[in-house]
Amino acid sequence: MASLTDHLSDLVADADAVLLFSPTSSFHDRFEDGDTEVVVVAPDNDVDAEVFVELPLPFDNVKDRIRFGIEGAMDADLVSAGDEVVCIASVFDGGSDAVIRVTVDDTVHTGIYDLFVNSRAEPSVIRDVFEVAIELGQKGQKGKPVGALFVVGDAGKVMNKSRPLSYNPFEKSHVHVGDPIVNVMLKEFSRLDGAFVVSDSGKIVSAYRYLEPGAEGVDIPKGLGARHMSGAAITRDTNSTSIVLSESDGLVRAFKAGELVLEIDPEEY
Ligand SMILES: Nc1ncnc2c1ncn2[C@@H]1O[C@H](COP(=O)(O)OP(=O)(O)OP(=O)(O)O)[C@@H](O)[C@H]1O
Ligand SMILES: [Mn+2]
Repeated sequence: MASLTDHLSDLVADADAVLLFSPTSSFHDRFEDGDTEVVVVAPDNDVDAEVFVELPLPFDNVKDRIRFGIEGAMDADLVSAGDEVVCIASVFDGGSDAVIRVTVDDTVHTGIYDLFVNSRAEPSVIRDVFEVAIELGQKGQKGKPVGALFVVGDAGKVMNKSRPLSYNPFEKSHVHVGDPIVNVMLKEFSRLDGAFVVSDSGKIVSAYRYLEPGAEGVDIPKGLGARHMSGAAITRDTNSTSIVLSESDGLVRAFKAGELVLEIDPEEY
């Protein structure tokens, strides 16, 4: 078994930080007196960790979980590019069963952590809308590229700063993003003009909205058109987050407080 133990010590050698993902108290206690920095990454700080990074969602996918943990730790200046971190996580249900070594680099830092944690809408709602946008970007609508604009959170104010382009197919319905049927509907309606408005809790308030925010002084990258400009500007006038899929370059972008906070190529996601 010597080679196994050797491999394990290689994995943890010279680590700059240890990230414990949702550890039990007793497991966390074992790290108390070590000399490597210990960061607990979990939905809640149940273990009273000194250094804690909130995981906005449990994330079944371990790679996503680790990516979010590292990005959250970067946002809190706990780790930075070039650091070697050791992540201890649970992949199956049996407690901390995995050790994963990661070299932190700037490409891990997409802005998505901030988007999930610091938006007014619930993190799961942001995730669900984000996933619809990514899927639409990957598959398009019947093979053709489509664009889409989702304005998430602070829906009352967003409705006040916009007007209908046509009848609202979601008028009397009580449907929520994340529901598979609804995701199909959103993709179907993405051919239509205007924006989707989604509430903090994920209710689809409207499709076909023409946004009329004040766009003066909104500074977004040159080359982006009216969809992106209105999507960005509405997040300055209201407490919403916009998630925009571009029909012309295929990228998914997010805007908060009038600024671009995330840019992702769906093909690479
Ligand atoms: N103020 C607005 N509110 C809601 N939707 C809008 C608004 N302005 C434009 N759109 C939508 O965006 C679509 C594309 O517009 P435009 O090409 O100017 O945007 P863009 O930022 O270049 O987006 P893309 O990269 O997808 O082309 C329009 O057909 C319309 O559906
Ligand atoms: Mn365009």
